[in-house]
Amino acid sequence: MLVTIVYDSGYGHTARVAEAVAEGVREVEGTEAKLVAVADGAMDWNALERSDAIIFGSPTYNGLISAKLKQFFEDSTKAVWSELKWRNKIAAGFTNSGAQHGDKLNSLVSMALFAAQHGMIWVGLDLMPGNSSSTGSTDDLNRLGSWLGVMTQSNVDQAPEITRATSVVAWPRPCAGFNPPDPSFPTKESCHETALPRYSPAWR
Ligand SMILES: Cc1cc2nc3c(=O)[nH]c(=O)nc-3n(C[C@H](O)[C@H](O)[C@H](O)COP(=O)(O)O)c2cc1C
Repeated sequence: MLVTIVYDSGYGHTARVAEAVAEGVREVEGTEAKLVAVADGAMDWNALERSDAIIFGSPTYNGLISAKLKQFFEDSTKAVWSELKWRNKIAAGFTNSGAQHGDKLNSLVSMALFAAQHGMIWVGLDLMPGNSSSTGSTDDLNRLGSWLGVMTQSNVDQAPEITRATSVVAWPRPCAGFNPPDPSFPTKESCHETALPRYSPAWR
């Protein structure tokens, strides 16, 4: 199985989500994950055609997918669409933004519509909503309560490196004990409540 993750990330945060999605894909035995950043320009169309599934990812900018992903959808896939070369491939999507809500749904809807127009089969999340009861927490899986695709949030004043450190390490309370297994994690001084992980290593 080949799963290609086609994403954009202006400032690196969504790229971290893309990497986490790839990690999740690779955990499935016999499945290869290929990460493709649309900004890199060169697109391996053969690999996309060979893919069993294509997962789209974008930051939400102004309540929309990024211009670069839109440009890829609009300009680059015309030839693929005209022959419905991606028909019956599995499709899914993720989006990251600064606000908890941030109008992320609009980005996922755009991706799902694009997939539908290509005859692809869109797959949403089979997760219960997190952080939606009196016992819930901001560490819960699917804490933003999305089903159409993965929604994630990253603080606008923090670098993607923090996102990385908190995404791949399963820390329920990263700042309480401050015992970072990842040396790239920031200093204790910069480890405060706003650095709580908004990403989970288990988005599947
Ligand atoms: C031009 C622009 C528009 C943005 N619009 C939104 C928005 O509509 N909703 C939101 O929650 N965050 C918005 N943000 C914040 C980004 O979604 C957030 O910083 C995100 O992590 C950026 O991802 P990236 O590092 O992959 O580019 C916007 C940021 C920029 C630069």
